[in-house]
Amino acid sequence: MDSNQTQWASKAWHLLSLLRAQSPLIQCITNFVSMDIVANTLLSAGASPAMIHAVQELPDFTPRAAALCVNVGTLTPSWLPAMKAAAQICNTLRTPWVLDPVAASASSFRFEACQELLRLRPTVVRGNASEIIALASAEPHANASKGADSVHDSMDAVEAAKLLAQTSGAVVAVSGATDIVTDGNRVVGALNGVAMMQKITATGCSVTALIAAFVAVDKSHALDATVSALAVFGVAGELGMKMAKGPASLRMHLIDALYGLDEAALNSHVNITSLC
Ligand SMILES: Nc1ncnc2c1ncn2[C@@H]1O[C@H](COP(=O)(O)OP(=O)(O)OP(=O)(O)O)[C@@H](O)[C@H]1O
Ligand SMILES: Cc1ncsc1CCO
Ligand SMILES: [Mg+2]
Repeated sequence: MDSNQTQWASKAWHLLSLLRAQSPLIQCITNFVSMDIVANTLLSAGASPAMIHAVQELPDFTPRAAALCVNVGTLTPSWLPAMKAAAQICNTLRTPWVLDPVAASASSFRFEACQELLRLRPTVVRGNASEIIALASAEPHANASKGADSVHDSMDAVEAAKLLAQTSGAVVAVSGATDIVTDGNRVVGALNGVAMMQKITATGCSVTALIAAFVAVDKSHALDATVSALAVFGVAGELGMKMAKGPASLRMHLIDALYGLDEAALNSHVNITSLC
């Protein structure tokens, strides 16, 4: 193992240990499909999730959160004001917040909502390749996706991710066979994970929430925290896959593996590489 890999593995372990020690409160305004797996992912990693989205509750609650995760998966007009208000509270308090632009190109309404949220300067944006390609382009339907699923490889989205990072000021992560993370300058790839993770709904939503938890414990290094979260989730997928018979049992074993992850497993599995 080269020294770079050793450093990444030790960074990922350090952040996971901090997360377990601090158990940061993560507010999630997320879609109906994902609520259960997102909350269970955060709990198994050591964070404390709360799915709170009524606009009336935000002034009391959002200031208590260590990070916010906003996910537009089942967006309706009534949810958007809460997403924006929570993001604004986070910005005022310098609390990190993370955006998951699910199916960004599905409709003009959703595309415009994502652009409005981007203008509120998320700390991190994590999407699949089709979502990031769509967001980086000017037109909502210029680059189709298949609803919530990607029709592109993550490596096809490297330039779009860099552009989106430069225009939005966010760290941008593209999930896929190689998870790509960029701040518009550095580009890092995390190669952990198994293809079967795509066959469980909302694993992408879950890793976005996990990124929020990692950024909560290392606010000043959002890129490193994002890479670490993606690698940790991917390693949990690899370990879980050893016991799984298909997507349903992988869902269970991935959550168990995340809960039980130790330093030795990260040292032997973390696979992160600099792409430029
Ligand atoms: N081909 C692959 N090989 C290994 N891991 C993968 C592969 N494709 C996706 N993953 C992993 O699966 C997880 C979910 O990524 P995916 O790109 O499927 O998200 P998504 O499309 O946003 O999912 P959802 O919208 O259902 O939440 C990530 O942790 C990613 O690294
Ligand atoms: C399937 C699906 N549809 C809207 S949100 C969601 C969960 C994965 O993003
Ligand atoms: Mg998604």
